[in-house]
Amino acid sequence: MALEVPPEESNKCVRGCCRSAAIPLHLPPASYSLLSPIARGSESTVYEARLGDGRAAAKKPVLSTADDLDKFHYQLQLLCGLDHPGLAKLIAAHAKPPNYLLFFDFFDPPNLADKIHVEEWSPSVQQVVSIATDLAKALQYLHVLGIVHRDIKPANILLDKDLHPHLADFGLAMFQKDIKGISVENWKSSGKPTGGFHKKNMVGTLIYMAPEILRKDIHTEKSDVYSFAISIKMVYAILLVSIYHHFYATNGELHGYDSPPAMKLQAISELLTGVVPYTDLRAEAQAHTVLEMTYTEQQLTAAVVSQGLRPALAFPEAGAPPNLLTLIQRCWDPHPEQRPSFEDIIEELNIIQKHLDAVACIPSTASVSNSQNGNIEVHHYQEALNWFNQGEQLVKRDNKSEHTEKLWSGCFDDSAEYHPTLSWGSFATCGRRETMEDTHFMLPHMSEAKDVYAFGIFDGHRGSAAAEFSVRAVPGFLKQFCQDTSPTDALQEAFVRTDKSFREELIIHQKSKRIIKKNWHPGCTAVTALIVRNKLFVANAGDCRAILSRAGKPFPMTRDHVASCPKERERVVKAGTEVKWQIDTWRVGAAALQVTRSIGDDDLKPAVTAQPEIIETALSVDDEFLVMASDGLWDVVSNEDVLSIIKDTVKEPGMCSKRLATEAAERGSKDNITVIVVFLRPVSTAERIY
Ligand SMILES: Nc1ncnc2c1ncn2[C@@H]1O[C@H](COP(=O)(O)OP(=O)(O)OP(=O)(O)O)[C@@H](O)[C@H]1O
Ligand SMILES: [Mn+2]
Ligand SMILES: [Mn+2]
Repeated sequence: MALEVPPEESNKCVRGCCRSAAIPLHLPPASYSLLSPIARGSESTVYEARLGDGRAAAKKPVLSTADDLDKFHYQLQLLCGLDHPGLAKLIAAHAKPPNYLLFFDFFDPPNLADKIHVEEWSPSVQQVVSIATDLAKALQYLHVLGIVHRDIKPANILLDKDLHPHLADFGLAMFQKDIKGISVENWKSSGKPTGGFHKKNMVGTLIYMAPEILRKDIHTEKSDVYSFAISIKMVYAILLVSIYHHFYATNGELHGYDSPPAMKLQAISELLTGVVPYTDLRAEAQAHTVLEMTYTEQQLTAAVVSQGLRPALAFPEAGAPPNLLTLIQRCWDPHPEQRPSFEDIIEELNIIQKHLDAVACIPSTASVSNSQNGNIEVHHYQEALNWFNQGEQLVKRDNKSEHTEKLWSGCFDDSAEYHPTLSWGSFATCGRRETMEDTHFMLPHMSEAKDVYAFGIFDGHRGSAAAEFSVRAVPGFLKQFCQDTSPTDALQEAFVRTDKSFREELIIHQKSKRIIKKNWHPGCTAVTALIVRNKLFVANAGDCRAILSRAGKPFPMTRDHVASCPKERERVVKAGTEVKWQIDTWRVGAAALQVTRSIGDDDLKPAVTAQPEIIETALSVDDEFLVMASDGLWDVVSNEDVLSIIKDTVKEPGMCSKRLATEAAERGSKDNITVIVVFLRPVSTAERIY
């Protein structure tokens, strides 16, 4: 976008303290317009904005005191001097009354925090190292200029479409020399210590603060190093867990490892539900999360400062490069002077990167070898056995066009009378089982179009491989098919293609000996809901279930595909597979499966089909919420009970999901339980308060 910059002498803020040759400092009001707010903080609101003929993010600070105004000018001066690809770039400003605004390059949501905690993204080791390297370069640039950022956390890291990070939010950034100038007393009484300590969501930011900051010492560039380490660890957490989990799920039995203790799995499932983990390193063998120990903010502060509490790092056996773990540990050393500089960090990351590249070149058969005593050793960095990644890679490979703006726009007339207002949340627990074989996804930002949402649950059996693969492949395919097909066809294709690809992938890995288990036929049931404007589509294969609360009554959006259903039984038999009454119920084939449709289960194809049954409905004011869950819930809680439980729970979808799962566990469900609750009407603030 071509923004005109006035000559430098006249391009300065109202006070004359901020100048720039490249960035216009008081845009004429006609050249921009503020669109919808993206985020509202206690000190500012960020809007999506139009600027000239392009898009921008406009940050409008709350300026209530003279001090706030001084800070605005300080921030603007600082921003005018910055230009680095790893920073969210200031492109314009309006620096005179009545509207003080900062305009930045726009980055599509989600930011890194939402990517991890809402989308539950689990990046590969390569992606983690690449993000860490880019971020380290941006911070090195700032530190060379003598600037400390003071608020590094995933919510302040924006991602472009290639997943390169761009550091944003210079609200607390300062020149180191200016910080030294302020006496500790002075600074404390200024009432706004670093890192959003005084903001509402204290723990969210608190965990990124270095011990010296918690002790109210002065922030140095080494405090940024600490926050950087915690942030990278947060990005990495999910990856470590998925490998760890997968490692046991697929190799545990084979290599004679013990199953992971239930307690660790509890911690894992909390990670997978996006709860920020804080594990006690003092008792390495017994990992406790903050939630279990019910830390208060003060206790957490005390533990970080005086007892060296840090988030748990995975064990190298879990597939994490040991030198990356060591680097993270050095970065969060309690003594700031012991932490490496960003120059050292970049150098170290480059070495790790080279190592990863070298490992990636080893042919696949070499990653499993026989050691002397006949046991099979599994090498580190076993990306190939991560089924999440397999599912994700598959769709990436196939995906030529990334054009999702027009998403199904042809299928609906835009004058659709009713527009549901959505809020969503989920909860997943392995319950009494030793391993977690359920997976789920929530895709609220499916496209530029704001009114297309997708949610899915996959309940694995005979291992978690199919569920892990599908949770990435199905949403990937949906994005890919949204162009020229109807939503129904897209769902259908997504299920069928995921099934086919998974079974092909399994054969490839069996041939290459990456999977050594003989006669292993993992599968999963699947339910996926797609909301396009006022239309709801639910595709189901198996015994997960989705119900609507419609005019106060349960309205089923799925039918259970189990062998005890006569129609399904008939279909399976016709397709040539035996159904027998065994022990307590009807079961399919030699594998004695209870479900009659699924993804995977290659020993039972084609009878146990992946063809989903799709139910479609138009949403109206009568529709209050949608509940989707794996059979772990429905086995013990009826549709009616689900509605009445939500009725007397605070109207917050995450809480409702957790409440339902807890209820199911209390009623004796022996299975993994995953619940997604989507409210379809605005929930009044009063109902949300707890
Ligand atoms: N350039 C941008 N493009 C897209 N989204 C942005 C941009 N800048 C900020 N946002 C979004 O707005 C959120 C808040 O922005 P920012 O951190 O700058 O505001 P803040 O008021 O300082 O928030 P806090 O201090 O609570 O972290 C970010 O987490 C991000 O999701
Ligand atoms: Mn921020
Ligand atoms: Mn901020």
